[in-house]
Amino acid sequence: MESPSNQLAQHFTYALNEPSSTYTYLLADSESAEAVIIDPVLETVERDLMLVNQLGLTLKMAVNTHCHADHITGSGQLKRRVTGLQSAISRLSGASADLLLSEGDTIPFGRHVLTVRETPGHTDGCVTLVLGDQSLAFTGDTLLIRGCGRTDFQQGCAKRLYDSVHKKIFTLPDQCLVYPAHDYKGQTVSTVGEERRFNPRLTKNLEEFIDIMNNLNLQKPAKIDVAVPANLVCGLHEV
Ligand SMILES: N[C@@H](CCC(=O)N[C@@H](CSS)C(=O)NCC(=O)O)C(=O)O
Repeated sequence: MESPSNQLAQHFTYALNEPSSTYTYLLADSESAEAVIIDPVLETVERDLMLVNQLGLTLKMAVNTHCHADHITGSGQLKRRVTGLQSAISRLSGASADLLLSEGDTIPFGRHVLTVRETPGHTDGCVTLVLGDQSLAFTGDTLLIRGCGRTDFQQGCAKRLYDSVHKKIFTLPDQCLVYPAHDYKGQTVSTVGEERRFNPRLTKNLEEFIDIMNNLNLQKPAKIDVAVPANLVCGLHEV
């Protein structure tokens, strides 16, 4: 008897969008071919649809882990192209979508399910999506590999992010794979156990963490002024 994650593995893939270093994930049930896409990017919708068609998948849901500030989501364009596709984002994001997600909600696809964990801090509406057997977690911008999302805009709060990671992600099994929404060094996957031990920010105490986050001195994302309004309607903005 295969474990749920083995049955899923045949159709689990991810791909990078170069300018924003965003990872988009495509998950599918190998039996029913029902699929979910996580954090699609407008510029890579054609690429994603080609893969969906090549694999013979039925794309049911486009889930955004939060209202991104650095790129426009592909969920609006996907809805225009795929009959029956629904968009989703957290209720706390303040964005509109077909499905507004809250803590504990589930997103089923075939025999599988993603469970929503609210993980605010980078933004108010950030969520982490955990596969039913807790073998995989899609952490959005909450937990990055050896890093985390910035907390200096969009209702960001270092203390909330610290609490989210420690209470909602570091409580997952050590071997749970961590798939972030971005990586700026080309790293693709980590584990909860690795990040709990080696994440240079989140291994610190709260006070030290807040100090690190207050001194990142990052530039504002280049596309923030167009991306946020578009993402507040999940990519169904006027073009
Ligand atoms: N230069 C990029 C934006 C880079 C950035 O700010 N990344 C965010 C996630 S996207 S809002 C972040 O949280 N980074 C954390 C870090 O430690 O780098 C652009 O112009 O788009």
